[in-house]
Amino acid sequence: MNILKVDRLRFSYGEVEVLKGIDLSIERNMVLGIIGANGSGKTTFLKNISGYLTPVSGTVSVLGKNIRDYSIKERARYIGYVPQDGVYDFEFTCYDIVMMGRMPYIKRFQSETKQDRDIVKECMKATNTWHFKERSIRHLSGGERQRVYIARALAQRPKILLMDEPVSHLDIRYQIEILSLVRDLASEGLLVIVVLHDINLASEFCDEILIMKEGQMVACGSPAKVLTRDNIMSAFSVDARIIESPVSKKPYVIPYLSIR
Ligand SMILES: Nc1ncnc2c1ncn2[C@@H]1O[C@H](COP(=O)(O)OP(=O)(O)OP(=O)(O)O)[C@@H](O)[C@H]1O
Repeated sequence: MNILKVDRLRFSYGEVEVLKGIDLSIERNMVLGIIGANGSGKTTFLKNISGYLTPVSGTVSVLGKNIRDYSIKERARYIGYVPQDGVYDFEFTCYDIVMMGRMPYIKRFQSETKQDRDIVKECMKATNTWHFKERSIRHLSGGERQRVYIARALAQRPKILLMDEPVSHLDIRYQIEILSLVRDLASEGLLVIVVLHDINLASEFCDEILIMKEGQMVACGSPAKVLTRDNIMSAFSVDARIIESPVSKKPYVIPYLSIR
């Protein structure tokens, strides 16, 4: 059975069509990277998969059932979402933020159990945020906050984890640490869909890459298959040379810079 199936998905903000008929079937757990130019529709696509936005036409199915037929609580048990960094007005501690990830499992008028507390601790340790547990989310750097939000999504114990540019605020060590964690999660049985701006990080860490352009899919497949000069030109209007990374043997994209 497909873990995720997207069928002729179309979405518009008002009159402006942003997703123009996307098809995607995923049958195994993996890390799927989404790359594409600014405004190509990557975030909008993730929000349609999560059920936050409703398509104009077409469907998104998770484990054989239309996402719209799940209750909000059920959806949160299947899909975790790590948003782009935003503005935080509330004085929640990091521990409370991660505990929010357990809400889909806590019954009304009940408080969290030892199991919930154990899962929160485990997820905070995995993302190296446990030492922030008493700190306010507002008093963290963008990268530290991002790791707390990843911990919250993991605490949902989802089947699909959607991540929107999760490493854009992180220094290189944490980029590698978080993407390595993401790889481990995928091999332990999670489908991770991650929007990345860094094509070479996508090449390094993703099993497959989906390239978007103007609300459509340019290509989808292994990094070796889709990271071609033609596809990079088509999606980003940039010429590039593709070499093999001497370390990982994955494609390494070097954009041509016009040097004056
Ligand atoms: N809430 C909104 N209302 C109207 N238009 C929107 C809204 N959100 C996004 N858009 C528009 O939809 C298009 C796709 O936006 P989206 O954020 O999905 O692109 P993206 O590929 O994630 O971009 P980026 O790489 O810059 O994050 C853009 O033209 C954007 O201006």
